[in-house]
Amino acid sequence: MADDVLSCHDLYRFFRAGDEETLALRGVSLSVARGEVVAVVGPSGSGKSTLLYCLAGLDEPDGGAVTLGNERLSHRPELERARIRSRRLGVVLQSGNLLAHLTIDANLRLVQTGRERQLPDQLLEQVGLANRGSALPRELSGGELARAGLAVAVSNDPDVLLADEPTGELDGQTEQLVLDLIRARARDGRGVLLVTHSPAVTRIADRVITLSDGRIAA
Ligand SMILES: Nc1ncnc2c1ncn2[C@@H]1O[C@H](COP(=O)(O)OP(=O)(O)OP(=O)(O)O)[C@@H](O)[C@H]1O
Repeated sequence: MADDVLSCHDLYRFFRAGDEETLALRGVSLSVARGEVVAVVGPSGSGKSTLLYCLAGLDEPDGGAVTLGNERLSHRPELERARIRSRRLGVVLQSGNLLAHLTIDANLRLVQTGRERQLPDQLLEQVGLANRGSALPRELSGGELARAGLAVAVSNDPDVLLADEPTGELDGQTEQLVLDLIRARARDGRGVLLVTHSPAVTRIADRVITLSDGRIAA
């Protein structure tokens, strides 16, 4: 559809480890429209992270295609994918998206290549981390790190926000702050796709997609 900011068609992803072959994605098609929050849920091992990595251009599907707006992301050299990602995508991974030797402010400035820049101070205030810009990632708690990661992911005002368990380590109040920020992205006409096990996160979604054994469950 014209209003889709992110879509994928018939995604397949195989992994081979020794004699063992895993079909992690078996023909997944989905789309996220402007203004929409989509949550992807499913049991452990159902393919959620594999899907997120393919949608983010951090992994290449073995079959099918990923499209961002009118631009194909998949089946391109890694450098081109990185360029498209920096323009159009914000990604929050469980493994973190901050460089360890840079302060939070420097991490924010590093990724700010877009025209619609927000000041690091404003971004940090939105995620409840005012005055922590001069801290190094190792000086933040797990919950603070998750919020700093979100600030970095949205700092370029991307069309699409992709997040793996965005509220994984947060207490109730901070979780609400993060969920409000995520909803606000959609209200501003961006698209959001979240991978989660949390009922609090699925409650803010407009649509919930369940993965089962690499497929979208009916
Ligand atoms: N790099 C890899 N090499 C081999 N197998 C992999 C690799 N990455 C994922 N897999 C396998 O692909 C399947 C899907 O894994 P994935 O991490 O996408 O599941 P998930 O739904 O995100 O699980 P969880 O909720 O536990 O994070 C699993 O069987 C997993 O073991």
